[in-house]
Amino acid sequence: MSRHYAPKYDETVAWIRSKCPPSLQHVHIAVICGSGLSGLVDSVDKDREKVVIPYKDIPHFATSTVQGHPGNLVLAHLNSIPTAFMVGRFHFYEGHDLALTTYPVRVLALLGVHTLIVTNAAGGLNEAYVPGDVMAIKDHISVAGLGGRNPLIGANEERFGPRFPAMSDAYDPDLRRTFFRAVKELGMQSIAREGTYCYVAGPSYETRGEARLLVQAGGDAVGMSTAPEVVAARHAGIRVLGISLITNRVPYRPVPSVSHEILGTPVPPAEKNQAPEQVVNHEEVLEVSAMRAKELQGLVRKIFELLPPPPPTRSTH
Ligand SMILES: O=P(O)(O)O[C@@H]1C[C@H](O)[C@@H](CO)O1
Ligand code: HPA
Repeated sequence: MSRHYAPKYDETVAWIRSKCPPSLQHVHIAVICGSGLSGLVDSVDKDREKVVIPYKDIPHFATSTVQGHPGNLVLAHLNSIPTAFMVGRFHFYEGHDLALTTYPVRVLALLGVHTLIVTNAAGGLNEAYVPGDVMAIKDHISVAGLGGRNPLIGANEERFGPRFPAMSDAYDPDLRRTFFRAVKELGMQSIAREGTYCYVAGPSYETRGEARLLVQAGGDAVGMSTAPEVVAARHAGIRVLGISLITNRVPYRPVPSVSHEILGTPVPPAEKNQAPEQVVNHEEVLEVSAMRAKELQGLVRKIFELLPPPPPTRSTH
């Protein structure tokens, strides 16, 4: 055990276990519900035990402040697998530091989680994407991480993982195959995508110039969560499936100039015949999440039915 061992994780885990029946004391899979996606929890087995714990009651947890993130930890069975749902998540932009934002992921690891399904609402950068598309994340670009905001900064917690964990294989290919098998069985091919998620700190949405930078870097979608949770999960040896619901198109063409209108100079060639792009807002994000809620519930349930066998048990749990 590391000399930086922090006993609060164990306090949280013991407290959560004290609220659970024996069948939910160890959970195997966790689902983090993105903006407006809390309905994913409705896919749990109805005839089994279910424990709902508000984050505000859980020792050492932060509380959710964002609309569309109710703020409950739900422990239940899905396809008979003991599962934890984070119904609502924490974001860095709410003012929590990244260690607190990702604290639940480590608690989930200690509760026995070996597989994390992390979902989010995201803006589409890829020209081909339309609102309502569902993207399996194959890679991420953490802009905030590159800028020095990584949840693992500080003393390494050896009990979870190594000082320098690899992230080049962060999104498990077998779980992605499972995602696409589920998509195929449900006939959802026309809305399914596979791409790279860009993490920005938020809470302001991107300027057009920032969005163009992300497109040029190879980003397909952009959002304000997920990457820190994935870094913490991979550090703890948890395998990850990431799913983005594309809720809006991100405006990224150059901002239209106005100088020619006043000065009578030519319209810049790049701006000729440019279709107007819509400004994004959180209400639109929640609307599209609500529109796809039922399909995503079905997709998550199908993924659970098709999941590959769990990875070998880790010694920390
Ligand atoms: O929690 P997620 O990443 O799903 O929420 C997205 C990002 C911001 O929190 C919010 C912006 O509309 O939605
Ligand atoms: N940008 C960043 N985060 C988001 C967006 C977006 O366009 N849509 C939903 N979350």
